Amino acid sequence: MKKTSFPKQDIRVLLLEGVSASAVETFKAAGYSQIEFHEKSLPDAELRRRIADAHLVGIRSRTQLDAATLESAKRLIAVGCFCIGTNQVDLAAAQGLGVPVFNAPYSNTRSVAELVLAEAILLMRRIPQKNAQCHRGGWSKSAAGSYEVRGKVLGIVGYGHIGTQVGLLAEGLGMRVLFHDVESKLTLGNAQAAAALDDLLERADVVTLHVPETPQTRLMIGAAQLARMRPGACLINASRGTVVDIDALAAALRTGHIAGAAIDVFPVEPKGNEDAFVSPLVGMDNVILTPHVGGSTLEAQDNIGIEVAAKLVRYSDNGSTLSAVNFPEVTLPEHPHSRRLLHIHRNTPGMLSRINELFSRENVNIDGQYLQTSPSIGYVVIDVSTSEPQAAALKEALAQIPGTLRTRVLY
Ligand SMILES: NC(=O)C1=CN([C@@H]2O[C@H](COP(=O)(O)OP(=O)(O)OC[C@H]3O[C@@H](n4cnc5c(N)ncnc54)[C@H](O)[C@@H]3O)[C@@H](O)[C@H]2O)C=CC1
Ligand SMILES: O=C(O)C(=O)COP(=O)(O)O
Repeated sequence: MKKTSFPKQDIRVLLLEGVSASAVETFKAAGYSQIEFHEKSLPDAELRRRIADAHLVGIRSRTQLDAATLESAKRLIAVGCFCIGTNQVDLAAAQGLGVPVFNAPYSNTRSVAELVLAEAILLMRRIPQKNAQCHRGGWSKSAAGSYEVRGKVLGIVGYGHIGTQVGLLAEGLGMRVLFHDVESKLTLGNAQAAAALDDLLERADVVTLHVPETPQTRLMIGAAQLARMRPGACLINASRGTVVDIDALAAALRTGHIAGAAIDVFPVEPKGNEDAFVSPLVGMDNVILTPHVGGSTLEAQDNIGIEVAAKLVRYSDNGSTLSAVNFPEVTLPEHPHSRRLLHIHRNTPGMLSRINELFSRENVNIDGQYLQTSPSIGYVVIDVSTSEPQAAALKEALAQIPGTLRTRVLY
């Protein structure tokens, strides 16, 4: 790996929300030494203070990086979400600032799928209420209302990475799988696509939600959808708290129309383990409540730590945006004798010719170049044969091109 122009020991890494130690190890192994680690998310004012000097920031699902916070992070190079969801980051604002955002799209899917499957079994057996009764000294040995999952219908809303794994595991237990997705999906195993969400709700014994947080999924399960579910059916939500109208769910659980629920994510979640958890579902025996731990296994966290830290290191060291969620994907092999410049710009006509004119005017040979664009921005990595001082001068000249968002000399 080449020596970077901006010394690695000056790059500040801010890691929040107790990301795995494997992330810290990955940064250290890559030569980064300024690593600030926090066990939990920070209050807004402190977040703005800490992020002001940070070059690389790592968060999980709790930390909100809105446009104002991102704008206050003047040195920010890239953001890593050490999780799947990226709804907590204003991705468009980050893009407009020339900041790529990375995540770990697969590392915790199995953990969520296993938890969901276990919950489906526990709910169908009415174990949450029996467990609560026993803890209170009660004893109600009865088969009433208890069912095997074998032969029952599992309705999966959002048939993506997690939804498909849940479906395959459920089939292994003999469940019949029905799914609903907005995209047309390859069906795995013996799963069947439902005609529509309502169709799934009307047929499933257990409904499990695996959609991302978007304007379309906000409150997609409200009073009307709960009413469509079969009497005595169960609901599992390990996606995002905004997807379910939690008051409507509490009401449906009280009437018994919904027999049980397992909820891992909430519209409002505590910032840290010291803060109180408040929810209309607290105290209901037929509800499994978990503190957003669907993806919290040691295996998943360890893998996520390595995966996301490696993506941040790769971007910082060689400019690769491969698998960024809000950025054109660019990766260029190293040219052994070249210097590398990065240019992030608004996607306007003639930008590449203006960039290349500059190099031809200065009589600098381009050894390699890779441009990718999204509708609003372009990202070009340029390897050139030039001296260190000339590379610095070229960077300044590139920065003057109208529409430039960011420019860096990497090495
Ligand atoms: N509880 C936890 O700890 C965890 C929660 N999650 C949540 O689970 C979500 C899903 O994760 P993945 O399966 O990896 O995502 P994914 O992107 O692979 O799958 C999501 C699926 O939902 C579908 N979808 C989107 N909008 C929809 C709509 N309005 N109606 C129906 N389907 C819709 C998509 O087409 C896609 O197939 C994440 O976005 C995250 O919010 C993820 C990991 C851990
Ligand atoms: O991966 C996700 O999207 C999750 O919801 C897990 O979030 P966490 O890292 O546990 O805060």
